[in-house]
Amino acid sequence: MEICKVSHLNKIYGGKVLNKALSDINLTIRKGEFIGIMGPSGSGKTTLLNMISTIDKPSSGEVIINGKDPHSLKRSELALFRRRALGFVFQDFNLLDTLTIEENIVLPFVLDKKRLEVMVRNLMAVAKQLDIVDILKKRTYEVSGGQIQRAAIARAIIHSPSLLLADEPTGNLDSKSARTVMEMLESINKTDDTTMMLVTHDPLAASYCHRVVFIKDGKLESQIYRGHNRQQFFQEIIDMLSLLGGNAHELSSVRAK
Ligand SMILES: Nc1ncnc2c1ncn2[C@@H]1O[C@H](COP(=O)(O)OP(=O)(O)OP(=O)(O)O)[C@@H](O)[C@H]1O
Repeated sequence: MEICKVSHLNKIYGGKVLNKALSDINLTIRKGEFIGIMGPSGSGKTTLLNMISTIDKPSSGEVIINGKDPHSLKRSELALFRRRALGFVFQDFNLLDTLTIEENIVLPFVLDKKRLEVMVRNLMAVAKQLDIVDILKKRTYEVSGGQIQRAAIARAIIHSPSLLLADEPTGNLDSKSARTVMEMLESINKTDDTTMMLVTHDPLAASYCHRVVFIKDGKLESQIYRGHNRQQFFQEIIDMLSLLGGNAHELSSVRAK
């Protein structure tokens, strides 16, 4: 089953000089797939994510999520669609520091006026899944970056979204926390069959995906699939990035474990 289908997608940014950020992108994401998007800086990764997450509109082409074109929805319908069908995880976490961790996590349910017992049941389930039960009453400034990101993931999955979108979720984490976050995303993908799309510069993070799609100059350049061996996939990702240019110099000290 297809969760997301992108067809002939183009994005041109206006201004003094027109900038074609995406050029005829075609991409299908199937139910339960964990897909990574990589490419050199400025290649169009965030632009693609923004078109799929409906943060921005395509210049032409189509995005279909769950059989619907979210870009054709009215503003009020779109807000509801985003809140129910999508989950977001960002590099800088985006949790509110005036709320406790648990208040942050249930926020989508509060906005949706869900019943208290549903909130509590789902809260405890995701908190256990992400190993953050002990910090639920704390605020963001009392816990570590890795814990905050796990709380952000809990918030992003509490409503069982059709598609979880993650933009550099390990970008602000040390390598140990990054690994834990990726292992948890992998586990959520496996146990809940949650469809995920990850935009990242980090080959280690990308090695947890089933498939990595590479973008260069706004075009889909190639894609590689993971076999059974994640370390081997990690090496293949590095080789592909070296071939594409851009990131190779950052990778000399990176090793998969
Ligand atoms: N709001 C905007 N207005 C004009 N040009 C933009 C805008 N956002 C992005 N661009 C341009 O579109 C192109 C693609 O940018 P995008 O941010 O999607 O790349 P990226 O692959 O995510 O880069 P990075 O890895 O550095 O985050 C770049 O040339 C960028 O300068």
